[in-house]
Amino acid sequence: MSAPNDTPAAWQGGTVWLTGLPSAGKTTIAVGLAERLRSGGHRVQVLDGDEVRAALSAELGFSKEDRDTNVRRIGYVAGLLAEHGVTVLVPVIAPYALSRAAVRDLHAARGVPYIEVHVATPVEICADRDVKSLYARQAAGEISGLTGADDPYEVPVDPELRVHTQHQTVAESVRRVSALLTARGLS
Ligand SMILES: Nc1ncnc2c1ncn2[C@@H]1O[C@H](COP(=O)(O)OS(=O)(=O)O)[C@@H](OP(=O)(O)O)[C@H]1O
Ligand SMILES: Nc1ncnc2c1ncn2[C@@H]1O[C@H](COP(=O)(O)OP(=O)(O)O)[C@@H](O)[C@H]1O
Repeated sequence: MSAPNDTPAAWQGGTVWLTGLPSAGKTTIAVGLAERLRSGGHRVQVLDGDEVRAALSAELGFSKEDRDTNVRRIGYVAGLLAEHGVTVLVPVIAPYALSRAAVRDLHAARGVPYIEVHVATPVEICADRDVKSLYARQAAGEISGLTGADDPYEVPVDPELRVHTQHQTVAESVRRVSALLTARGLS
């Protein structure tokens, strides 16, 4: 891959993992941030949970073990891309601390920047937004094992950033993550 002519030859790549409950705002922030970074000349890849599951992890469900495998696979791909100058945005729940730590360690071992953003929207707000009607379906007994409802979410203890979307516009949330990337030399 070569950089566009009017941009620096090699941006520093890195992975930004947006972890949080369903409907927290992970995808919305990733898409807004991707647009902003691309307009600044960065090469950006969004590894969206649903899309990557279909392509890489179609056989996996939502057990602890399957989520762990899913997160580690995505982390591996993100690390490869980031190593080659891509800014990788990962809006994936990643509910378990251990698998998040494994992804962080993998990046550290490769010397690739890694930023964890906790999209810390409270479950009541997420359930109210319910973008994909998952909370309603869980409440109606149609599905079970929904993160934040009847499945665990281990809150990140020490993320690089916590975003409280219930108090912000989408643009504000995107700006906060973007500011962190700038502070870390990634944009
Ligand atoms: N039981 C259950 N729990 C959580 N999420 C569910 C479930 N069933 C389907 N979905 C949909 O799948 C998306 C989550 O996939 P992820 O790959 O991000 O999850 S994980 O990190 O492997 O836990 C998630 O996407 P987001 O809403 O964008 O987070 C859901 O749309
Ligand atoms: N500050 C904010 N940041 C991100 N999303 C927000 C914010 N405020 C409201 N929202 C809304 O919350 C919803 C989040 O949905 P989505 O991004 O698909 O969540 P997730 O990917 O975490 O499941 C969208 O409808 C979005 O417009």
